[in-house]
Amino acid sequence: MKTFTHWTVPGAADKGAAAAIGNFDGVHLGHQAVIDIARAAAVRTDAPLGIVTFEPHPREYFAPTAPPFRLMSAETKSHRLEKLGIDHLYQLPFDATLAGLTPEAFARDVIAGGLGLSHVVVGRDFCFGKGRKGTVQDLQRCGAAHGFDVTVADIVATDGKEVSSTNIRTALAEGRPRDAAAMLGHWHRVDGEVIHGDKRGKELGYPTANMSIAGLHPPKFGVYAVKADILTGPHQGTHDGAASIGVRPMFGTNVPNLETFLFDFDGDLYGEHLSIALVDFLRPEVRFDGLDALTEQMARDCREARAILADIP
Ligand SMILES: Cc1cc2nc3c(=O)[nH]c(=O)nc-3n(C[C@H](O)[C@H](O)[C@H](O)COP(=O)(O)O)c2cc1C
Ligand SMILES: Nc1ncnc2c1ncn2[C@@H]1O[C@H](COP(=O)(O)OP(=O)(O)O)[C@@H](O)[C@H]1O
Repeated sequence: MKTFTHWTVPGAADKGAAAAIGNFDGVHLGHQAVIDIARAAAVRTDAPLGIVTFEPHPREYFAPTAPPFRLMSAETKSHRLEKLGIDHLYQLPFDATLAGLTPEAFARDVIAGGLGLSHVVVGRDFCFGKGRKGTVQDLQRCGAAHGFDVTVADIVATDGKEVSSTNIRTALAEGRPRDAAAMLGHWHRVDGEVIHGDKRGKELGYPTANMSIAGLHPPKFGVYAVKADILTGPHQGTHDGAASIGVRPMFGTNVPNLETFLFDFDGDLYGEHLSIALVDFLRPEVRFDGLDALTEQMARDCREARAILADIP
């Protein structure tokens, strides 16, 4: 996958792609449907398959101090898109210039002139240009004027409910990871590097691989049954586990993180990349009356998690 970080693509050879446009936060089933339409157009016309997305996310640009809402980092999103077979990722820098383009200027100078796209695919609710004024009908008019085809994809629903990044965030915030997974088409995952913690886990008999969740939408704080993929280093593989997301009220920290105890594993994971899939929410975080009460509960959590995960491939 070739990544472009500007909206003028220099080489003529890289132009002509059929591309899906959007934020693609979570790369959920609705996004995958849009990408599949772009893929069919790319195959039909022997063009590269592209994704046009914005970085930072426009919401981060307009409200930099708002609480984190992203379902995945830019890096994780790019890995996921690469796995879907995308040829060209146009990661457009969302800045004052881009945000200030009228819908007409965005279509003319970015889609047609800068990126030279032959075909664009968007969801029915797509808005574009300054003040989000441009509708899909405007995009179709611009396409006719500037020489690119436009396909508008229907919104996908699961269980009668619209698939959207917002609905996925709500499911995660309410401790319903299985509902989030139904909309994503895969488990919600937190990816990242294992960092050092307070070195308490080993003492308690439950070493936990700690990961930052800074910049990400926090799922409901509490304990989860998880599938943990070790992606790098000598211990690569998948383990079931029990993970805690939150601020550890027992120990009074205030920076939320994700800590995973991997079952049937012993090894050094510092600096390695893990991908933690949230399968079930077991219980909220608690401030126990002493460490024995905590470790007894952790033993029960692990038993419960093992039983749940045994049925999941
Ligand atoms: C299955 C599991 C359940 C946990 N439950 C709680 C809890 O209810 N309250 C809490 O304060 N911390 C909880 N924790 C977090 C532990 O307190 C934390 O893993 C321990 O302090 C080790 O921290 P360290 O990795 O920074 O050394 C839990 C951790 C795991 C793996
Ligand atoms: N089964 C396991 N699950 C998670 N981490 C493990 C396991 N076995 C060994 N480790 C190692 O132990 C570290 C966690 O130990 P811990 O005492 O909690 O330290 P820290 O506070 O730095 O997280 C992990 O980062 C990993 O390198």
